[in-house]
Amino acid sequence: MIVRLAAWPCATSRECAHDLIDAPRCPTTSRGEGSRSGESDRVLAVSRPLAPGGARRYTLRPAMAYSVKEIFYTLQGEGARAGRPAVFCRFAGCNLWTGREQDRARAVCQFCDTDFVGIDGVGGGRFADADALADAVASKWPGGGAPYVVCTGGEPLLQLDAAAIGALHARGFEIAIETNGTIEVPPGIDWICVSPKAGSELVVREGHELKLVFPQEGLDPASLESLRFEHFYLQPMDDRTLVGPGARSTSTSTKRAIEHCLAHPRWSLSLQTHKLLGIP
Ligand SMILES: Nc1nc2[nH]cc(C(=O)O)c2c(=O)[nH]1
Ligand code: SF4
Ligand SMILES: [Mg+2]
Repeated sequence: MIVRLAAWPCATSRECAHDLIDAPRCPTTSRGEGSRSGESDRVLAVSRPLAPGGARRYTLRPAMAYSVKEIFYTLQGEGARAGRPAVFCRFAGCNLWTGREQDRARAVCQFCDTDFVGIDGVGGGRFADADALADAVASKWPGGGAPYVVCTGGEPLLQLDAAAIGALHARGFEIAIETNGTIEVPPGIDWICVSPKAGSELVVREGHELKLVFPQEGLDPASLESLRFEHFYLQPMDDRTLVGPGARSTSTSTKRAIEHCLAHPRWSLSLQTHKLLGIP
């Protein structure tokens, strides 16, 4: 096995959450030398802040595991496949926010509604290898139907690699991802949902569905309409700002998304139906 050292360029930045997960790239900036194309180049070392005198120190770790916040079985709540039973595998860590509230105001992405820090959720943990991860996912599927896993996060592409994709396929799963689109998608993913974030570089410019959390200052839906996606969705930002009294009230974001879809029919509305239904 080739041992590579991962030296994240940002290793001295106090804003980066290097201790939150093992990852080939810095989970905050997405920069790093490690690649995860397979067993042979797994990252065995993680850079640490510069030692006194300026020499970079490395800490040896065992072969990289997958850090997963939670694994649960529910209905896909969003987008074109809303209503479909799915195992959700929520990977820990994101490259656009540390996940710490004290960092939110200076993060690239500031409206996150998800706790993706750590491995302490239901079904979460640190899985030593791809088979252990895929076994944990498969254990949630009730049997029958078409096994479907949605890899989300955080940013799943910080960790989801060829080995994990192969292990999930070997167990009969169709694999979907919910990604922020800043990291190239490895081959083999069956359903790609990209949710672009203002202020980040969009590198994934084709896929199955584009799901824009709306509105986002500095990200005009029109600027995305030429990308190669089968579906274009606006999903109202979860601003929890209720307009008017009672359960039938509609948030400002939802009203604006409805108006935008009606005026620009290229876009359809995606609601977070799991939140409306009170399911995970
Ligand atoms: N039911 C359900 N559907 C979802 N679709 C995307 C989700 C996500 O958090 O990425 C999500 C989620 O957390 N729950
Ligand atoms: S919304 Fe997505 S991109 Fe933004 S911080 Fe949360 S997981 Fe990361
Ligand atoms: Mg969610």
